[in-house]
Amino acid sequence: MIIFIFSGKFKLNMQAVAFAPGHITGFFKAEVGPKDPEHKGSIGAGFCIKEGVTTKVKITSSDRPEFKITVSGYKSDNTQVSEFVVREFFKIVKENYFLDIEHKTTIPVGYGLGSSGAVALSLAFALNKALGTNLSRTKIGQIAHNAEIHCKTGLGTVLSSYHGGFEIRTKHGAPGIGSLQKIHTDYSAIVICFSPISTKQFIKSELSKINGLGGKMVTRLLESRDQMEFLDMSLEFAKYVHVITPKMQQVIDDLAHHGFKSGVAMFGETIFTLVPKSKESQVVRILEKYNAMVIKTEIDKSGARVS
Ligand SMILES: Nc1ncnc2c1ncn2[C@@H]1O[C@H](COP(=O)(O)OP(=O)(O)O)[C@@H](O)[C@H]1O
Ligand SMILES: CC(C)(COP(=O)(O)O)[C@@H](O)C(=O)O
Repeated sequence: MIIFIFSGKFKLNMQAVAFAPGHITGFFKAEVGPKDPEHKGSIGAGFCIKEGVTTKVKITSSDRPEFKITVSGYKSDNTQVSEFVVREFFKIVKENYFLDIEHKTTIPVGYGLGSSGAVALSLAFALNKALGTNLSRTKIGQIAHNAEIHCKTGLGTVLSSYHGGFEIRTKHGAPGIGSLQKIHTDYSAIVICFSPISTKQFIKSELSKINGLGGKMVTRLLESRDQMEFLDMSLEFAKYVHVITPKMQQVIDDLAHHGFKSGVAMFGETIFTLVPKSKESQVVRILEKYNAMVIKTEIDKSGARVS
């Protein structure tokens, strides 16, 4: 049963659930020059996965703006991205509510699978529905994008997770400003995660050193639109940004020995491959012997949505 409360100009729904897919970036070029967060972002290429973050929001009245965030599934060291989104919605509604927020995540945090972007987007969609703020999809996407930019946890992830699919990001910025082209795909993604890398640390210290190659790769991929070439480029990009550890190299060589190309997820000690369904179990068997998390998933083609 849905209970509605009429409060001021907003029609509260009390409770809402939204999902946003995780996302893997194979290579990118950061665009952090513009002053306003909506115009910051990245171009690059990657794809959304069916694993991601589901966020449930329950609203009750309160005498001051309050919230509680609980996380189930893979845990996070902090909730700053969610807090940013909550603050933005409190500015819009003005009345006082207690927000009970629950993030359920099926992607590990910090491995380049876009958990921060998926947290921000799923929460923004759920809050908009539950609070009845009736924002446009674009505006919801922009709040989530700004959260990522503010917290330095991502640049182009929200734009990609918002749209879904396998994408080439051709213009940087938040949803409504940035743009992308989708490539049709039937591949499954198999991912192996060793250790996390903080996107914030990378953006703060390394970004200025790595901005030459990603833009050229976008141009090349727009011509070929070939997902196997995308994997080659991702590997080339990872070498260029010096993120390949000996463990990762071992997996890359092992997969290559069996005839599979691989890419590196920005930013994590994470290798992924794209294979037809018929090859999934062979690849999983190859990766199982490593003492690491293996995720077998498909491409999410729909993007962020209210459930
Ligand atoms: N389940 C979650 N609940 C709350 N915040 C989360 C969750 N998952 C990720 N985050 C936010 O995202 C940050 C990690 O972002 P980042 O280093 O970019 O990792 P990833 O590569 O997984 O996106 C965390 O420090 C936290 O602020
Ligand atoms: C690569 C990254 C800057 C971070 O991605 P993640 O670590 O998954 O949050 C991404 O947002 C992008 O712009 O492509």
